[in-house]
Amino acid sequence: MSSIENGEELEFAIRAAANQARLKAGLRGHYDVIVCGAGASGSVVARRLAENPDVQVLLVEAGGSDEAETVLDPAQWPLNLGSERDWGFMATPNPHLDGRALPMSMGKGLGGGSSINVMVWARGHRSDWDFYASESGDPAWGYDSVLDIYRSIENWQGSPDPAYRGRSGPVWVQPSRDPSPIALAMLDAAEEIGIPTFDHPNGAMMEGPGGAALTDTLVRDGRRQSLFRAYVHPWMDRPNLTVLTGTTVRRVIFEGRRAVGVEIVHEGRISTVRATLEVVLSLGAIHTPKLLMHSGIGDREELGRVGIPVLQHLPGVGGNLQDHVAFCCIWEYREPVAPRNTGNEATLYWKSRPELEAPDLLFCQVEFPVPSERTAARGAPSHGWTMFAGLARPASRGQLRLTGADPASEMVVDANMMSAPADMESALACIELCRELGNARAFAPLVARESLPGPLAGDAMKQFVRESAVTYWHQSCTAKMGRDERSVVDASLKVYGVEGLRIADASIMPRVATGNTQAPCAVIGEQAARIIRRAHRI
Ligand SMILES: Cc1cc2nc3c(=O)[nH]c(=O)nc-3n(C[C@H](O)[C@H](O)[C@H](O)COP(=O)(O)OP(=O)(O)OC[C@H]3O[C@@H](n4cnc5c(N)ncnc54)[C@H](O)[C@@H]3O)c2cc1C
Repeated sequence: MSSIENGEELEFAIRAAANQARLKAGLRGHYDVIVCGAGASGSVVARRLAENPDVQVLLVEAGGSDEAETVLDPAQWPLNLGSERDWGFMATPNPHLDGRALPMSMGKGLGGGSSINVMVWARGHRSDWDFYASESGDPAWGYDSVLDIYRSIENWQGSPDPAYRGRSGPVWVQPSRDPSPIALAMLDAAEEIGIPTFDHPNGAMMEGPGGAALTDTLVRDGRRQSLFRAYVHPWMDRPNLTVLTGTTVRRVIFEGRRAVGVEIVHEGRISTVRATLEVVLSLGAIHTPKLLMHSGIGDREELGRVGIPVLQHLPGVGGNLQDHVAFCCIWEYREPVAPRNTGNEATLYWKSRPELEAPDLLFCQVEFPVPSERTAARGAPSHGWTMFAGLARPASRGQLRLTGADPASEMVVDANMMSAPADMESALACIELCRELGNARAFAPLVARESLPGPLAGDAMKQFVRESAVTYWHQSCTAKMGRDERSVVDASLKVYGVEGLRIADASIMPRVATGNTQAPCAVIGEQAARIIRRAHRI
């Protein structure tokens, strides 16, 4: 970066900090729209609404700033796990995983998940979006419409492909630069076993049976470009966008059936802020349903169990919890190969059975060993690479439950992974494909041996599945969009049965998207902002 750019950036940082300090000092009692949660989707909603200078937007975030090397240096992402930037959810012990309780990290702080994640940009499959359109009954959620949104939000840095990729949007997307030889070996291995490779993973590859490509990442000039950085950061000097960190939303306040504001904990005190137009929940797939329930919206029996008065019976709140489960297969290097960029530079999608309409397996290569706490004991190497071999279309569904009426109480996260028998069949196919890939000739110059799982058969491989399973951190679908009795929001993301309340985050996915989830969350944010602007002519 030139010294002029450096100087401009410094000047902007000073101006933005002064503006935000002034806005916080003069915190208003009401805003036009209150966006709760500055994560992947909330950042998009807040920025798009604040583009209208006449609209006063309050963006409330429980966590803190994203100014930290562990956030901004792409290689340091693993250091955020278990830190103060992680909500640190734990799933309940799972009998389908041999009693293991999995950590379920989610981002806490500006950018939410997009500030601690692995920076992969993956759009989802054509069939995901067409499914969302059919579930919601609105073609605006269909693939063709969403493709336009993706083109408009990307600032794509790879070879031009105007049918799929845009170049003038806020989200800087680049292919992995100067990738590790192990990532290139993965593409060669894919071709060797008959899986096609693509110039990039976010176009034709996600319209058919799948394929392999170098990963697209949200990294610019060697720094993480979270969705907060892409959308809100450049707007921090605007007088109509207040970004309030260290502030926890406790519940939505209603007058009758209309959401009129939120109750927050700010500087240790409980207070309320009113919204003249709308409240938007973007707290992620665990805290959005939690907040709904603490505000009286949820399953009548579940609320009654802990003594929360029911405002609106919606039995689907907190149900339908989905996530991608991954099984970590590991190969030992002949000679250590240092990870490059984000340490995850190649990706692959494929089908476990030829008759499927879309890929149901998702593979991300990680350039260091990542055993589970159980499989580490089986002998993971000190130098090696891992395939995060995962189920892109899991059949299992989890459930969130309340532990008390107090908004400060924690949720029970019953992730229930691998409970559906079909998932074990897919997992075995997934690991088989993973081993075929990892043991292909293309890896031979770099790899000494397969460390995990090795050639296990029958029950032994099923036990490996149970011991190696981890989350891909794609928690979603707990306040799904749709039209059945388990749906929580309609096609316009409005919560059923009340007014003035919408949800914009991973909770609304009717089914988890086929790939990594932050790009779909950006689209959900864009859709929400468009809908709100249209609804209020703002
Ligand atoms: C370790 C990790 C790695 C991942 N890797 C990838 C990847 O490489 N690519 C990818 O596409 N996806 C990845 N994901 C998933 C992706 O980041 C998430 O799907 C995405 O961030 C979800 O967006 P969201 O808007 O639903 O919620 P979030 O981004 O989680 O945002 C929710 C926000 O709300 C805030 N909040 C919650 N409760 C409250 C409250 N009561 N009051 C105020 N604020 C609150 C949170 O602090 C957070 O900032 C990863 C996630 C993790 C955790």
